[in-house]
Amino acid sequence: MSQLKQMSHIDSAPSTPGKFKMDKASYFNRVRWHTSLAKLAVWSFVFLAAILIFFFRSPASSPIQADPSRRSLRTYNWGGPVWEKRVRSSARVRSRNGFAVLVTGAAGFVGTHVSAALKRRGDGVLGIDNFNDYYDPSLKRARQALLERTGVYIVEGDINDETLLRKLFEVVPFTHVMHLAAQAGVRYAMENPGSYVHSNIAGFVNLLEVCKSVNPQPAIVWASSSSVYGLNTKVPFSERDRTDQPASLYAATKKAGEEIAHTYNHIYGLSLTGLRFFTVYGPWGRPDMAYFFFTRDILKGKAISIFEAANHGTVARDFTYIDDIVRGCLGALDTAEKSTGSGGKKRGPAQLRVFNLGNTSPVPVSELVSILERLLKVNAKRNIMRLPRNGDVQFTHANISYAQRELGYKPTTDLQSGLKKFVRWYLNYYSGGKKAVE
Ligand SMILES: O=C(O)[C@H]1O[C@H](OP(=O)(O)OP(=O)(O)OC[C@H]2O[C@@H](n3ccc(=O)[nH]c3=O)[C@H](O)[C@@H]2O)[C@H](O)[C@@H](O)[C@H]1O
Repeated sequence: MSQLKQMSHIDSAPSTPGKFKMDKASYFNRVRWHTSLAKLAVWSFVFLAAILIFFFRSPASSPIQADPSRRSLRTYNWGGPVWEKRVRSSARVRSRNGFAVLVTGAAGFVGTHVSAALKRRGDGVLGIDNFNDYYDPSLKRARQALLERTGVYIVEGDINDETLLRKLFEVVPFTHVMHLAAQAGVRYAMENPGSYVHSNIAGFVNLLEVCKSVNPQPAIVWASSSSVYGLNTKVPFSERDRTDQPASLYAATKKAGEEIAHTYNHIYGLSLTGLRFFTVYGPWGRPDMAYFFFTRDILKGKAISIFEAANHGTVARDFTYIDDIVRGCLGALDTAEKSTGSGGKKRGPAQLRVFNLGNTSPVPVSELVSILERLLKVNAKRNIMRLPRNGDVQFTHANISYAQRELGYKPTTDLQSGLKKFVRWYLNYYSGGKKAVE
C-alpha cells in the first residue's frame, strides 16, 4: 500500500524540483478516470442488488399468483447416507405381510391421513411432496410435523424429478405406490392451467415411467376424481357411465390420467387402481375448498357466495368424510394385485380398476352452510349467486356398489357428524379451541 502510494507520488513529481507546474490535462484525465471508476462501482452495485432482489424476493402469497414454472425450477436437497438411512427407516415394514408404500402428495390432505393410517397398522411409509404454495404451505408443514411424530418421513421433491424417484426405488423396493400428489381444485384450472398439466399429466407419466422400469414393479393406487363425470345428468354416477364431457381442465387431466393408466397397464403390466374421490372434507382439509373457506368467512362475518343453478336449481355435492376415504384407499391397496411386468416389459395381463369413493347422499350447498351456522353459532351472510361457468358442475352423486363389493367400502359418516369434527379441528388449529362446538 505504502509502496503504491510512493510510486504514485514519484510518478507525479516534477523532474525539476521547485518548478512544479500542474499538468492540467493529466489532472483532469485522472479525475475523470476516478469518477468513471466510481460510477462503474455504483452501477455494478445497483446491478448486483437488482439480481439479488429478483432471485431472493419472497414467493407470491396468493395461490392465484403461484407460477408452476417457478415451482418446477426449485431445487431440493436430498441424498447422502444420513438421508438414505432416514428414507429406509421410514419405509421399514413393521407388520407381517405389511407393505412398503411410497405416498406421493403426503403433506396433502388425503396424503397425510392415508400415510398415518398405513403407518398405524405397521406398513412402511415414505412420503414425497413438493410443498408448493397453491394454498398456505404452513398447513402442509404442520401436517408434515404430525406425520414425523408417527415416524413418517416426507422427502421434499417433485414427482417430475425422475432422478429422485429412481433413487427412492433404489433405496427402497416399494411394493405399492399411493399416488395422491396432484394439482387439485376445479375453478383454479382457469387461472393456472399449466400447473394441472405439470402435476396431473407430466408428473403422473414420470411416476409411471419409473414404476414400469423398476424391479419389482409396484402396484399403484391413485386419486382420480368425481369430476370426470362432468356434465352427465344420469344419477347416481356409475363407473360404467360415460366420462367424455369434463367441465373443467382439472377434470380433463384426471380423465387423461385414467387413459394414461390404461396405457401403462396395457403395455407394461402395471397394476393400476384409480379412485374417483367425491368432494372429500374433514380435519386438516384443504383451505381452497368451500366448506373450509365458508367456515373461515362465516367466523369473520364476511359474506359467502352460495351457487345455485338456473331457475333457482339446487347445487349439491356428495360430500365424503376423510375417514371413509382412507378406508377406501386402504381397501384398494389391500386388494391390489401385483404388477406383472419386469425389466420394463409386460409378462402377463395385470389388474386395471376404477372405483367411485363417495358417500351416496348428496347435500345441497345451502344445507352445508346451515350445518356450519349451527356448529359455529354464527349466521352466515349469504350471497346467492348463479353457478359460474368456471368448471363447477351442478351436482355429484356416487354409486358405490362396485367399491362396496370389491373393497368392502362402506361410508359411515354423514355431513353433520363429519363437519362437527372438522369445525372442532378448525377452531382448535386456528384459535386454540376458544369457541365451542354444539
Ligand atoms: O370431487 C372432486 O373430484 C372434486 O371435489 C372438490 O371440488 P368441488 O366439489 O367443486 O368442491 P368445492 O370447491 O369445495 O365446492 C363444493 C360446492 O360448493 C360450491 N361453491 C363453491 C365455492 C363458492 O364460493 N360457492 C359455492 O357455492 C360448489 O359449486 C360446489 O357445489 C375438490 O375441490 C376438487 O379438487 C375435486 O377433488
